Amino acid sequence: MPIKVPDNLPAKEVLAEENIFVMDESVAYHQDIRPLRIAILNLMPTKETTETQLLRLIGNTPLQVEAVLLHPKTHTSKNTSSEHLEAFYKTFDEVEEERFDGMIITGAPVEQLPFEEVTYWDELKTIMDWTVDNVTSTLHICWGAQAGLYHHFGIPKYPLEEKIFGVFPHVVTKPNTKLMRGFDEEFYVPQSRHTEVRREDIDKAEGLEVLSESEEAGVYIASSRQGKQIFVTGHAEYDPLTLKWEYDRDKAKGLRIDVPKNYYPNNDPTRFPRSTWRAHANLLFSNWLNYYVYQETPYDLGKAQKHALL
Ligand SMILES: CC(=O)SCCNC(=O)CCNC(=O)[C@H](O)C(C)(C)COP(=O)(O)OP(=O)(O)OC[C@H]1O[C@@H](n2cnc3c(N)ncnc32)[C@H](O)[C@@H]1OP(=O)(O)O
Ligand SMILES: N[C@@H](CCO)C(=O)O
Repeated sequence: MPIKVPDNLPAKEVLAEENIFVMDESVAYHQDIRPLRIAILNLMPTKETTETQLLRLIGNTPLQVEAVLLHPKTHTSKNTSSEHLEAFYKTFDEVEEERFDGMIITGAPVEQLPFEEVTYWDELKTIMDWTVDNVTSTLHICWGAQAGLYHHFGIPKYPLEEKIFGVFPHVVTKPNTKLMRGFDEEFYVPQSRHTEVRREDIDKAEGLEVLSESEEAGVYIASSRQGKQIFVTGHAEYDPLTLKWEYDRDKAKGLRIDVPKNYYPNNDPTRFPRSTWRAHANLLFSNWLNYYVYQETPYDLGKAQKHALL
């Protein structure tokens, strides 16, 4: 949350230089507060796990959040029960007349297919187009980020020779970006992908910039100029044991899979893994909710977002 200070306090300038968010009394006085409406388009097969991971992160701020769970209507889920979806989820046609302060579009294990072969691709394109005018800021994760970069900016994904699998050091490449406020110069993020997007394609695209990357794992976060669309290739939301679960799953299936990097002590999979990314995961989501959603969204959501950033 911003610090509210008297309008002319000298510390304001010093803190602003340090990238601390300071708000004038006069601005604070005029800020109205209401719960934020965040839609989560959950494309993961393991929906209950992902719900818990994302809600844990968006729940860790002083802001009240009303979460609306969505699943694609044009896809029949194999791994999540219809009872669960009926009880807790809506489909896009039920909310398309509504507006949201924020939206999260998750990953999905379909990255090795062309986008056009994904059963719900047409529906997802419709939803992604709708976000432009009806959501203040949309955060896309992993395959969701690849899909958003492809649909909105024509950026392709490329197959990797080896799955990027493990917890990798990342750096901030655009200092003083609000999304990366408070981040250490080097921080860790889980990555678990067979495909990648490339920095050279993002650099060529009008209106996009890379905010963070990793020498080994490539682009981590790209953003449209004012943060209306955020694309995150890694899985900051993963639980401490998610990579272990994926590793054990693939070993049990007899698939060729390396031990996830920088995860087990001494890279020894018989030992208990260590979580080294939790603090930055919380910071990423609270920065997004604060600076890109709460500070930007209109108090009256009914008045649409035609003005909004891109
Ligand atoms: C790159 C990223 O975004 S990473 C994020 C993805 N990560 C994960 O999903 C991790 C957790 N998932 C898993 O471990 C596995 O997918 C499992 C264990 C749940 C299921 O694995 P499998 O039995 O090998 O695959 P399965 O045949 O169930 O397909 C996996 C999913 O892809 C979906 N899928 C497969 N082909 C298509 C297609 N053409 N279009 C749309 N979805 C498809 C399946 O329907 C299923 O999703 P659903 O449960 O929502 O219906
Ligand atoms: N993180 C995913 C990658 C597959 O798209 C998994 O290992 O299941």
